[in-house]
Amino acid sequence: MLGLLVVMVWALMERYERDLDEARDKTLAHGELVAEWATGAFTSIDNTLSGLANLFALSLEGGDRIDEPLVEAFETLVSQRQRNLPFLDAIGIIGHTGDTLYSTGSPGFPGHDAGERAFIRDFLQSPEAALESVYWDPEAGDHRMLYLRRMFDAEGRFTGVAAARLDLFFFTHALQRIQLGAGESIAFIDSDMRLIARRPGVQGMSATEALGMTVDAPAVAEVIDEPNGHTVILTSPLDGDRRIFGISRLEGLPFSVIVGHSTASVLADWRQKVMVLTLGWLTIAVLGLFILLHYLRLSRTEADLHRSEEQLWEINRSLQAELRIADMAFDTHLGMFITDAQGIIQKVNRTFESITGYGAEEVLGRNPRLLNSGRHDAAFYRDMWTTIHSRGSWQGEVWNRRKNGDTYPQWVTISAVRTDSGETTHYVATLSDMTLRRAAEQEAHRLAFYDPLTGLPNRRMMLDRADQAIHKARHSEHQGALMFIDLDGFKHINDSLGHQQGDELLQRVAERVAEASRESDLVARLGGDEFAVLLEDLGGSIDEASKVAERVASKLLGSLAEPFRLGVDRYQLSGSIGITLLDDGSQSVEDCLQQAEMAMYQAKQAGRNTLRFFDPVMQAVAVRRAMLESDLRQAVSRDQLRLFYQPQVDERERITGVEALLRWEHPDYGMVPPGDFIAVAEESYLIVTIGAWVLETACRQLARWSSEPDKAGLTMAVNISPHQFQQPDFVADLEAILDRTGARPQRLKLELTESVFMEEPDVAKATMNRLRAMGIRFSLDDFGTGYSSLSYLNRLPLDQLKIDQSFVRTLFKDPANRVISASIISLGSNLGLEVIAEGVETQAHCDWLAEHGCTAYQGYLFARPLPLEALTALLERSTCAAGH
Ligand SMILES: Nc1nc2c(ncn2[C@@H]2O[C@@H]3COP(=O)(O)O[C@H]4[C@@H](O)[C@H](n5cnc6c(=O)[nH]c(N)nc65)O[C@@H]4COP(=O)(O)O[C@H]3[C@H]2O)c(=O)[nH]1
Repeated sequence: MLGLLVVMVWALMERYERDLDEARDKTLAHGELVAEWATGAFTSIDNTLSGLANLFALSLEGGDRIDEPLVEAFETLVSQRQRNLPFLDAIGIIGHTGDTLYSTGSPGFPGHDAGERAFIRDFLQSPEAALESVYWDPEAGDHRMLYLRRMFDAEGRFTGVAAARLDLFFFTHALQRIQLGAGESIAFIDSDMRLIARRPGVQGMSATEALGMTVDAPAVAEVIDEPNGHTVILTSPLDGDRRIFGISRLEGLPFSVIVGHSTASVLADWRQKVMVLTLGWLTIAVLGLFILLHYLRLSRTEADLHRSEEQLWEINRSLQAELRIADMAFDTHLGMFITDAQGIIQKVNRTFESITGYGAEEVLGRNPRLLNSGRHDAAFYRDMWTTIHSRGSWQGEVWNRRKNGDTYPQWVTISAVRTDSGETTHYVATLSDMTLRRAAEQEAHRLAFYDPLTGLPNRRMMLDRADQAIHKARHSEHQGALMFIDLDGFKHINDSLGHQQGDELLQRVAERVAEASRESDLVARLGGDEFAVLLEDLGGSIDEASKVAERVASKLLGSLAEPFRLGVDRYQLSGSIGITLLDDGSQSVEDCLQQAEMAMYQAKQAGRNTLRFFDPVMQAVAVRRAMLESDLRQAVSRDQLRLFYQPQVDERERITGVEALLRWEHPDYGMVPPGDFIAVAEESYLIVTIGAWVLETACRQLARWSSEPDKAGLTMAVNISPHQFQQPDFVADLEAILDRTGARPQRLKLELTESVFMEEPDVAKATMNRLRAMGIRFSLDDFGTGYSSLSYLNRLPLDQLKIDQSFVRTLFKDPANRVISASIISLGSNLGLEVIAEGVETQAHCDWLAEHGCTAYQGYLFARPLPLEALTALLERSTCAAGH
């Protein structure tokens, strides 16, 4: 549009200039035409005057006398000329003296007034041939023009002046005959810018008034005397119109013709064009603008549309995403269903189907009531709906029924979907099947509070319950009791059987303990072979409570003493039970458990398979036991250990050797038997150091005896604890001891228990073989109390079986012991092993054993374990089979 405007402006400017140029040319041409006519008119006057002058000169008869006939002719000519030249107002002849010789005009013409006279006098003085002037004629009351021409005679002598007075209206009339277009003007002015004629007339003035007026137009005045035509554009001082004026000078005359073309009419076309073009441009501009606006609007709309489209797309995308999320959320591990406001199921998810067993098609359009299990009453559902209506949602546990009829607990949340105005449109319900959760909770609970092997409550649960019971006992009259049960000999069996069977045995034990207990009692497995039973509501008095507790414990002992069957094998077990009463509830649960445990130890010490009530004395024993351990740590370094020796005899009661038995000479407690500290030493692994000391001491003694002929054949049996035997350096250490002491390994007899072979039989066997290679002998101690597997007896480098003193001592009290003892003797003889019986206290024992083939004995019947001095004395007086 701007380009078009530039082109248009350029074209219009060009057109403007052209139109003006054309108008200039036209005004000039027009002016020149008029100037030509005017010049012609003046030429006629000049001709006329010169004709008259010549004729007049002829008419003068020498001097100033006028020849009449010529005067007639002259007058005829004058009147003829006046007829032909209507503007010729008057003609006069002035003699060279200045007198008027002839005049057709008013008297005195020419020169009757001062103006004329001055003009004529100036002319006479000047060299000009002709002269004209415009002046005001007061008589005529208008402007006149005086035209003067010199006259000469035939000889060329100046004869006078011919004068013609012109009526300037002539020009006005002449101009009136010229057709003027609109806005055109035409005027005559003289060289003094006096107006001689003008068409159209001057506004507000008569033609007479206008004549002779000076035109105030400096631009014109500047060029008026120029011989060539000029054009100027200015606003006419006469009528105020703006025109292009063409100024054409009349040749040889002091007049100019000024033709004016109003710029309005000259540029009318141009203006029209401007208008048309402007209109056109405006139209185009408006149209363009409209189109542009339209285009912009379209673009904007398009952009808006695009934006909207993008927004829509974005919304659509996020809606899709939301839908996907909603779908995913809907397809969650929670069962979900949506109902309308009337509670009719509209949608369910897959989890709903899997939880309830109903397919979507079976429930859509139905009421969730079909899930009701019947476990909740109407009030439950009423409360639920009241909450939903008031709070917008409800959650809680609901028992529902699956399609297959199973009822199950589930956690249900129901939320009302409401519009902004609060109108409920839907309900959304989520169901989470709590069956698995319950199971998981139960499992976690089971793991936390139950023993995985036996299924019995574990120590933690027992402590919890006991704690509650203690509180209860504190606030009620009813007593409670806690029983601590430890199986006798289980460790041995477990070691012999292997852990799997040991576990099975524990399960059986657990069943027995549970069966022997009352429904209301809590039976727990504390760990290992330890069980506990919590008894509550045992009555108001301690006596009564003790009785009931004792009855239950006795029943338990009886039950445990029954043989256990594992596959085809039978096993005999027993239990030691410690009981403590919760009496006034002042004790903590830990204290109670500790008391029961102590009581259990008391039971153990009382020979096992029995029960004991907690007694404060036990407490002291336990304290002593703890102190023992700490003292025992220093026993070796403080030289408090001693070796006693108990003789071993043959069938002729000759001493064949001794068993080294450890004693601890405690500064406070005196001589402490190994039964009191060996277990502590084993538990604390002090037995390894102590055992080494025993071996070294025994070997030294053995070496001493070897130099005494009557004792050189004595054997030295040394108890080796399993921990000690399993030390990796055991063989090397023993070898070093033998080297150091100089003892003969053939005289050394290591007493091992069966448990040594249980854990790693091959390693034990290899160790034994290495020792055997050195000449050391082996005796299997406590034989008969453990598993006594025959399979290893002939695979191991054993020399001797030792019947445990528990069988021997009670040989005549329990026939089973006799059977066992006899079996061992026969087994030994079958395997080529020597059998020694320990615990031989009476001659009857000895005889019975001898009768059954036993050839070696140890026991109080022959000697108690003795300090070296006593042993030496005994050896001195006894027959020593090992002598010589
Ligand atoms: N009632 C009665 N008892 C008899 C009779 N004859 C022997 N005894 C006792 O029976 C135990 C035999 O030792 P053990 O079976 O190896 O049993 C030993 C042994 O297992 C262990 N022990 C003793 N000394 C050591 C040792 O130096 N090292 C290791 N590791 N254990 C040892 O301590 C246990 C007990 O030793 P002690 O108290 O000395 O008890 C000894 C002995 O005094 C009898 O006729 N009647």
